[in-house]
Amino acid sequence: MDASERDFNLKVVLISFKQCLTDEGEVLLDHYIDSWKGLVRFLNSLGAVFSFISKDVVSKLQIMERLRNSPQSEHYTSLQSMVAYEVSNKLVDIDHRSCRHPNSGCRTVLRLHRALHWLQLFLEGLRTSSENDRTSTLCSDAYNTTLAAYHSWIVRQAVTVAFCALPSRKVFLESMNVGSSEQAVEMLGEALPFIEHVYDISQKLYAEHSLLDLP
Ligand SMILES: CCCCCCCC/C=C\CCCCCCCC(=O)N[C@@H](COP(=O)(O)O)[C@H](O)/C=C/CCCCCCCCCCCCC
Repeated sequence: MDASERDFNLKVVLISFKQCLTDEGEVLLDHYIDSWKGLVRFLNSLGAVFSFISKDVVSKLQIMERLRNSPQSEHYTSLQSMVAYEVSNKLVDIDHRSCRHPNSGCRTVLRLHRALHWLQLFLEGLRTSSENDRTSTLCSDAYNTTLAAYHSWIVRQAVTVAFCALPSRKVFLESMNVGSSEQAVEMLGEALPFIEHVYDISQKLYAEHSLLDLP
């Protein structure tokens, strides 16, 4: 195990959502992308059965990194500047019948934003569950309340199969690499408010610009 693997733990990843937010309530995209990269790393450690999920997230992160490295990068420093730029320059498919901007930043972040809601509910479920609760049930309850409505039948089936491969609650909490299951639960209580804050600000911003249903 090298130093980076030893130092990697889910607390670092979850707390990193705190850095996404400025005092003025802006969501910084570089930190947002980095937080997601940490989550993908954790997902990959759970096994190959989740690789179709991490591939999808990675492809969305690549779109965002391309925008951050493009000549328009200054407009992609925060979620707020991205929304202002893409909306005012008609770079998003507000009209549901058109699909002219499948790689817009707004559409791409919307998919991650919905997944952040799943993460929030799943972590809250994990935090408040008891020893004998099943991780797969917690995970699929959170999925059915959030992402499932946006996924095709085939994706929902694949996801359901993948959930069955999740380890037990105890093993899962210990795999976070933050100590005992009790310490992991405590850490979730510390980190969840940062994720909730990022989610709430993004949700409000997208709702104000009618961007919550981008095709
Ligand atoms: C203490 C526990 C911490 C858990 C940390 C887990 C790490 C989580 C990492 C990633 C979470 C999943 C992110 C899923 C993003 C899905 C984005 C999406 O909705 N994509 C669909 C729509 O995209 P477009 O086609 O419109 O471009 C795409 O069709 C779907 C692709 C398949 C993947 C969808 C799977 C979603 C499952 C969420 C549960 C993940 C289970 C992880 C188990 C811990």
